[in-house]
Amino acid sequence: MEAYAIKTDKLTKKFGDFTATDAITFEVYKGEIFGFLGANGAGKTTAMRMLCGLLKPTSGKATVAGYDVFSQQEKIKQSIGYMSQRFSLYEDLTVTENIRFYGGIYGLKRQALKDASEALLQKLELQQEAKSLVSALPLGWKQKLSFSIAIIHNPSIVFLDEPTGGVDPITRRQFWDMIYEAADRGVTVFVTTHYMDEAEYCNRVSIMVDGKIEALDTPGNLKSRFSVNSMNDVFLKLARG
Ligand SMILES: Nc1ncnc2c1ncn2[C@@H]1O[C@H](COP(=O)(O)OP(=O)(O)OP(=O)(O)O)[C@@H](O)[C@H]1O
Repeated sequence: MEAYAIKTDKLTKKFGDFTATDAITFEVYKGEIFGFLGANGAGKTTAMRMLCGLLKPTSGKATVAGYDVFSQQEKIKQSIGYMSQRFSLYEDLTVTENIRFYGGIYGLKRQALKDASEALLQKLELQQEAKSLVSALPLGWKQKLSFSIAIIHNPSIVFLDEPTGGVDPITRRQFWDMIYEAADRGVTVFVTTHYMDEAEYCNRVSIMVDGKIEALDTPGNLKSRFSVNSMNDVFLKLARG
């Protein structure tokens, strides 16, 4: 059986003459928490959109959940969950309505959706808020809800694009407990973040600079390679030259 959830070979995206993602080659193991780091504009979102089947690459190769990013984009979309930076819950719908809406889009049938919805509310202890508008929830709760919805259809891979922006460290830590739980169940987690404490929580991280992957290893190995004590210092050495 294929050991990789994601495999790329010189994957490239050009916008006109500008190369946003420049021949990136890497693999992500099944069940791994893989951190995808880089400064603003390094090309992370572009790469992630190609891997999610949302943007056609210019050249190179990649498979996600065993499906080809050029020819099997619909299959990829059915196999993954995706949580964007501005997680796309509808503020003017209730918690339950959001769960039903996205569960429906992800293809859950009526009973499966009802069961998944109840389980989700119970797990997040949001039963009291089931009929509240999402706009009334604190940011941290919205993020947890958004993540739970992104995996409601049991995808094999979930893509998280800066999922914890703007919340306090305790809420971020709770969010990461949810990520670990998903990974323990075998879900592969592909996550971009600007928080270097979160990079330490990943099994392996890659660091992108100007469209290229400049380093890829475990946080421990990267720190020893650069003779520094934190991922923050690794990042500064690489991303800031
Ligand atoms: N549709 C587009 N047309 C032209 N240039 C684009 C397009 N999308 C992205 N870019 C450019 O590609 C580069 C990489 O952008 P991308 O959004 O992938 O970076 P990023 O690493 O995700 O940054 P951030 O951390 O700010 O989200 C940037 O210079 C951006 O301006």
